[in-house]
Amino acid sequence: MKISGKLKKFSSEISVPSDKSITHRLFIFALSSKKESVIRNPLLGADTLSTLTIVEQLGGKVERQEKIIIIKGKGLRDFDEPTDILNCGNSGTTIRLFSGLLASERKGLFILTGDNSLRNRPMGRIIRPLSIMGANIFSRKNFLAPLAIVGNKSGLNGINYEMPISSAQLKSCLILAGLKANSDSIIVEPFPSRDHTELILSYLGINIKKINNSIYVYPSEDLNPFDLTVPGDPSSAAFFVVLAILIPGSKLLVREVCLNPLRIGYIEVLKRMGAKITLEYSSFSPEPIGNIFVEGTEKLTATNIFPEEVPKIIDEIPIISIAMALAEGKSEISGAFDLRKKESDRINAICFNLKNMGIKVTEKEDGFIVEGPNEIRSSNIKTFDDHRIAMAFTIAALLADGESQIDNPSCCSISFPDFYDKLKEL
Ligand SMILES: O=C(O)C1=C[C@@H](OP(=O)(O)O)[C@@H](O)[C@H](O)C1
Ligand SMILES: C=C(OP(=O)(O)O)C(=O)O
Repeated sequence: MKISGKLKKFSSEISVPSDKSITHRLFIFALSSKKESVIRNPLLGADTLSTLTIVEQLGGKVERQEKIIIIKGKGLRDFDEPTDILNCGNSGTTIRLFSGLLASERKGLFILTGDNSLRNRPMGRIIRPLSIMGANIFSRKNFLAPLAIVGNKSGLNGINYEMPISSAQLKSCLILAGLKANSDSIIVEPFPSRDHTELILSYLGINIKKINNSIYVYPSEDLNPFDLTVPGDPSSAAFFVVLAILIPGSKLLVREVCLNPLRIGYIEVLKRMGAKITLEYSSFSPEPIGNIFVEGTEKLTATNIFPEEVPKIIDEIPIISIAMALAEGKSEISGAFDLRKKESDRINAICFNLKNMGIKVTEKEDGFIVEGPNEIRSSNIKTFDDHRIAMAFTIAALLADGESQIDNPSCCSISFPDFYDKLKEL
């Protein structure tokens, strides 16, 4: 696909697709209740559809209406043994959260796998603690999927575990396993990561406590059913927010987005760089929601990102790198090694595409350094079949000096199926 550069200033009001992380969790929580739950405005992207299919394979009864999914679940235990493998597609969240939920089953065989990218992502981070809890969980060599889980008839023990990395997927995997364990668990994360699992479970009446970086989980009964609306995805909003900031004179309003503080770290980063962004909160339960208002900025200045900030911006680093390319001075990101373990090696993918666009960038093992300001040159964008790389560099291409090409724009369907239509709305 071709992308023209030199996009002119715009003034627009948009909504973005619903939040991917929250949709995954609501589908899984609905399965964990025996009654009927209603999920309004879920994201129906490729990743969350993988989760929904697995919910059905495990015995959830799913009714699809326009913009609404109704699920009559199975309760927290005794899922149907699936008659086939559970295909998690491209989705790390799906495989890691279901592993926690299924490792604590008392019977059944569950095989979890995914596409080529997912089969190369690290699963040792979940296999090690789940095995300590007593799970029968097996993998290919080097802790790679497919994973095979065989129910443990005596159930799992709780765990007191210091996570070696900040990861909301690992934390959520252990919380789900802990809810079905025979004793209490304490899970400690180095720096806070997104907390949708804790917030929504607590809203549903589950006894789960968070004190500093420790999460206390207690054995639980089936979840209560719910009727919840999924807000807009701040990670999807980030592409449009950065685009508006980088074109002086532009104005953009993004409506009804999840404003959970652990998801909008990128807004703090951009403000530090001099961006004009205002948040207008409209509701708070179970997640803060509101509008984001952005104005184009004449001049941005460089900023540094340290390890403790990384979990709050983990999915936005590709788009933040574009803002850094146009900012004045040297920006450095450190402590982001885990970015190499996403749908692609995102550190390498970012540096490869920035260089191709004529931007001064130095790759480091755990991040990169960008020296700006740069003029963006049109180029052949390589997506590495990674949705966030595709969207971040489409934004860069819109700001470039001429026409660019992108190799696989369709990978955006993982999290933002109508990304290119939304761009046209501007
Ligand atoms: O829990 C989640 O919904 C997610 C957690 C993050 O992954 P990690 O837990 O691997 O950091 C993030 O990158 C991913 O897009 C979604
Ligand atoms: C890393 C991502 O998702 P997942 O880990 O669920 O594949 C993402 O959406 O950027």
